Amino acid sequence: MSTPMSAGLFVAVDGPSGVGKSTLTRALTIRLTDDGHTVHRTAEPSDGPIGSLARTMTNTADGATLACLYTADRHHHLAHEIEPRLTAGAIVITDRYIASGLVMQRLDRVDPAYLRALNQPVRPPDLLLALTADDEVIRRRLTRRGTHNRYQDQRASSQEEAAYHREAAQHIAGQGALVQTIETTHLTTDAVVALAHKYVRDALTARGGVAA
Ligand SMILES: Nc1ncnc2c1ncn2[C@@H]1O[C@H](COP(=O)(O)OP(=O)(O)OP(=O)(O)O)[C@@H](O)[C@H]1O
Ligand SMILES: Cc1cn([C@H]2C[C@H](O)[C@@H](COP(=O)(O)O)O2)c(=O)[nH]c1=O
Repeated sequence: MSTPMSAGLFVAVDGPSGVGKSTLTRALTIRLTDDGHTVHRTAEPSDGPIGSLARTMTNTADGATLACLYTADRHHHLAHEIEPRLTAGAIVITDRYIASGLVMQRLDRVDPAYLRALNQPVRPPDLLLALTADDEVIRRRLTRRGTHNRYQDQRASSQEEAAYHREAAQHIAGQGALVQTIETTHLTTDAVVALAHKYVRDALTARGGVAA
């Protein structure tokens, strides 16, 4: 096995609620760790004080309040958890990041320009793995797993959420992130993980490091 590169790689996994973000994030962490990389798996809302507050308030607060809380959590998460790991050379994988901030509070009818402005100073990921799936497939996955939050409980259709995610991915690509879309409708979880694993290895190689 070759030596993993020393510079960190920041990977965000995002997409509509129930598409498979947490499943991929967990499995990808194991694959990359098995390759010999140091991998830090995290999520937003974070486990920090602002993230805990945001999670507690998600079902009760209005969109503007949540937009500010989630962005504050993102800044705190970056400064206290993500950046230190990247500086130490780890691969950091976060389940939800800027794209969720641009999409979820837009579903709460917060002005998208305001959401983009709020998130403008936030460091984009190096690689965004943007998961997609047909509406009906997402509905089945959510029904099988069970819903976690009001966005899923009140969800008439994920088509609006999916469209906002496509726009968010374009915006984040414009900020300099490499965006790889994984259309998961007809893929098993193993196939999704294999593709994501390839994209991370490609990103490591492109940065001049060595994919283990
Ligand atoms: N490629 C896939 N094929 C079939 N089922 C899948 C696939 N990926 C995930 N699932 C299943 O779909 C359900 C939702 O997955 P998961 O919890 O990872 O979604 P999520 O995007 O993290 O959801 P949330 O937005 O609520 O955090 C789970 O039961 C999971 O096992
Ligand atoms: C980052 C972020 C998250 N949210 C919301 C969306 C969900 O209700 C929860 C996360 O739930 P999960 O099942 O643990 O993925 O947080 C949000 O509204 N805005 C955001 O920016």
